[in-house]
Amino acid sequence: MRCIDCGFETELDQKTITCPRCGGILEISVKLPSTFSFSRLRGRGVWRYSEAIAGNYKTVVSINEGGTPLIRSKTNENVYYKFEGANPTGSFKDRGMTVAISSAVNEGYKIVVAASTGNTAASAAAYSARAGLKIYLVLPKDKVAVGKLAQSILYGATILEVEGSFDVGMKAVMKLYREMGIVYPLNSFNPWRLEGQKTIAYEITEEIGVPDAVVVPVGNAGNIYAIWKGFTELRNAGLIDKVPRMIGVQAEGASPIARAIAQNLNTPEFTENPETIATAIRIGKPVNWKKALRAIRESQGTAIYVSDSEIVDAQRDLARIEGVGAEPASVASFAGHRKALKEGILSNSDKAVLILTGHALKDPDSMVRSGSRRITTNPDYLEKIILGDLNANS
Ligand SMILES: Cc1ncc(COP(=O)(O)O)c(C=O)c1O
Ligand SMILES: N[C@@H](CCOP(=O)(O)O)C(=O)O
Repeated sequence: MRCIDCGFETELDQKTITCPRCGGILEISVKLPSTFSFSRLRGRGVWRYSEAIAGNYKTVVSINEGGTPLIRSKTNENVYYKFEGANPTGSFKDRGMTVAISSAVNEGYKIVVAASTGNTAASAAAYSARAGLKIYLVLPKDKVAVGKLAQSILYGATILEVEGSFDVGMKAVMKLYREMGIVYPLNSFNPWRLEGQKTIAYEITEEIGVPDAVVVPVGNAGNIYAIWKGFTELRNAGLIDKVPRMIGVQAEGASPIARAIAQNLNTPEFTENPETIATAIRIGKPVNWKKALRAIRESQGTAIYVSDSEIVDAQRDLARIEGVGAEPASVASFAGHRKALKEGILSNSDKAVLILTGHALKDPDSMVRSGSRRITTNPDYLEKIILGDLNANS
């Protein structure tokens, strides 16, 4: 393990989550065993890649996460959607949570905590329930999509709502973890969680080989790094010959990373009051910003932002053209891919995987807002309506 802030190096230890010297963010370096080969792997989902996941897991807390569909686009055969909405709680967080909660259990923790815009909360609550752990969730009051809040309630979490953005809760959770050692943190500053999320790269590689680009919505910025880490491990082991360009997509009102890339800054200018309809990525100070900048720059990728209206259009078009329903933050990858094509960052011949991070059902309000033709009618008039439409269209 190595601290990305002060460079301190320490042996792998599942109790270690932040740097023992400076409290900074740690990364876990993994060298795949020389015997690693896709053809030898058994099972499906995250734990299919257990040889690549750092740490020891006597007990594995799993709800069969991962193994999500890679859907080929109907309109461009070089484009694929990695549909993370098919995970047990409907987002990619489950991949990380199975590893983080398994670590917590193996290390003897009884209490876990997470700050969240909603998906981490839902996932953490489900895995804690399965593991029999007590969970506290710190949520931005009135800013969590109703589907996610309902999930956290269903799984029995204690919900602590705070005024302000997600960043306020994130800071409080980091402080709590540093000052009160008995509480295990489940956010993505926990490097063990990212060991699970990196399996997105392993699954893509196993199914279609290495793409030219992977387009990822960015909020707290752990996932883009985790996916890059997975590809980098495979490249270092000689199993693939390149790492795809990592293209991060943020919402315009919460885009410190995209702006840092555009302005070639080493440190982003953080957003005090992030705002976007994509509540899952309404984050002004991503905790993993250093890791994300590294993944983007080392892969010759980039980061861009999209407006809320581009997100709304993307959600509707993805659903109505491809038949795939994803929540607003999730379709930032679709909107970002469109923009990247328009701006010449990518071309139609680039093989691109767009990560659809969360299911449309997470945010029912956004689906209803997308608008549809709804007619209140007498049941006897159905034929009349259809014939009327046929006449109008002929
Ligand atoms: C649906 C969804 N998409 C994207 C993200 C961004 O992921 P990350 O925080 O790893 O950048 C999140 C959470 O942050 C999310 O819930
Ligand atoms: N969108 C996230 C924000 C927290 O991210 P994390 O990956 O650090 O847990 C959420 O769903 O809460």
